Formats: sequence, structure tokens, C-alpha cells
Amino acid sequence: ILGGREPQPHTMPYMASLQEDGKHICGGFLITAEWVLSAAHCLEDTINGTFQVLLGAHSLTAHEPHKRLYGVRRLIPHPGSSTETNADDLLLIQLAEPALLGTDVGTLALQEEDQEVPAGTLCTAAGWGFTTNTGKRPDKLQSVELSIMSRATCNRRIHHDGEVTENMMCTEIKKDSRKDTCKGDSGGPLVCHGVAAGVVAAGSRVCGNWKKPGIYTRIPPYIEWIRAVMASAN
Ligand SMILES: NCc1cccc(NC(=O)c2cccc3[nH]c(C(N)=O)cc23)c1
Repeated sequence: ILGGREPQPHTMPYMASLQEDGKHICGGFLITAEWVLSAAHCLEDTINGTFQVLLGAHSLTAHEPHKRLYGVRRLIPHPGSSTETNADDLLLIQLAEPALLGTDVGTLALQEEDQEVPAGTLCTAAGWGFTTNTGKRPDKLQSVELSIMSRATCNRRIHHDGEVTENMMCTEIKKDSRKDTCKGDSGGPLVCHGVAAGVVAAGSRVCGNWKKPGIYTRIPPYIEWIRAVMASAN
């Protein structure tokens, strides 16, 4: 998260840290007691190590009463996801056991109605991703308020030049603020009006560059897929 701040600890009890061999690789968020939603691109640079999901955390390293690492039973990337594009960049993670829900661990509701979040709407993203373009990693969760950019503007040649489909949405980067998501924030939620409207995509790889607005996978178009996967697996 670039240009953000440290939120009050445990005020985002749905936030998850997807870890491989004990190292934070991506964000994610709890949607039911045993399912976490994240981004398929998060599996790209992995070495088939041991995956775990950290819940109830504010600091990645400090002891916190309700912080707990969960094993992963299944990793289910969306069948349409690929390394080549941002399409269908979603990953469902089934925990080895249902998470213990409490004050520091809770679920986040998904946006169900398939309607665009209006341009200019202020939404919130959070994560343990880079806080600088040079790759500074925070220990404590960061959050940032981002303004929605219309798809038409986001698809202009100077920005993402027609790459943003109706299954994606964008947040603007005001020239001086540099507020943006970055590497390690992928998979985290874009929360608008208290529900998850989008999932952070790696998008253009660069961070904090006003020419490359952040790209997010919209959730409404995928509600059926999410429900089907959760209903089938056991
Ligand atoms: N806001 C858009 C956004 C949102 C989430 C993730 C990213 N980017 C990356 O996942 C990424 C991937 C590989 C090398 C990288 N180097 C850097 C960098 N800034 O040095 C980022 C990356 C960008």
C-alpha cells in the first residue's frame, strides 16, 4: 500500500495474509469460516512450498492474542485465469479447518448486485504489500482510501488502453498523492460501502504512477462461480 496509513488494529478482521513457507506473498479476505478469496496471480511465483493463511493479525511478526495460522486444504484458481492477462484473476482458498470467528477474525460480505460502483466513490484497500516502489515491506497492516475511476477513463491510451473489461474496475492515482496498491496487496479486497466490490489485481506491475491506475477484479460477475465452488468442495 503506497500513501496509506496503519489502521486501528483488528478493525479489518476479514484481512488474510497468504503465506508460503512462512513468508507473506499476498492478501486475501475471509468470506466464510473456511473460505478465503484472493488473486490467482498470487500463485505465479510460488515454488510449491507450504501454504498457510494468517488470520486475526495486525503485525506479521508480533504475538497477538487472536492471531492464528491456518493450513490450506485446497487452492482453486478461477479456470479462466492465466499468467498472460488480468482476466478472471481470482483464487479461492479452502482452509484446513473452519476459522474460529471472534473479535479479530470475521467475514466480509461480497457485493451481490451487478452494478458499477460510481466513479468518484471512495473505497478502501488494505494489505501488507510494498509501501514504496523500491519494495519496502511493512510489518503492520496498512490501509488507503482510493477513488473509483470510470472504465472509460481507465481505458484511455495514456492509462490501460482498452485492457479493462467490464469484469474489472479501476482506482485513480492523483498526481501528488501516489495512493495505490502494490506488490503483496494483490488478493486483498476493495471495500466500497462496507462490502467487497473488488479484489486487488497485480495489474500493471507498477505502483503509484498516475498513468497506471490500480486494476481490481470486480466481484459481482463471479458470485455464481464462488457459490458453486464453495458448495461443491468438501
Ligand atoms: N497498483 C497496481 C498493483 C497492484 C498490486 C500489485 C502490483 N504490482 C505487482 O504485483 C508487482 C509484480 C511484480 C513485480 C513488481 N514490482 C513492483 C514495484 N512497484 O516495484 C510491483 C510488482 C501493482
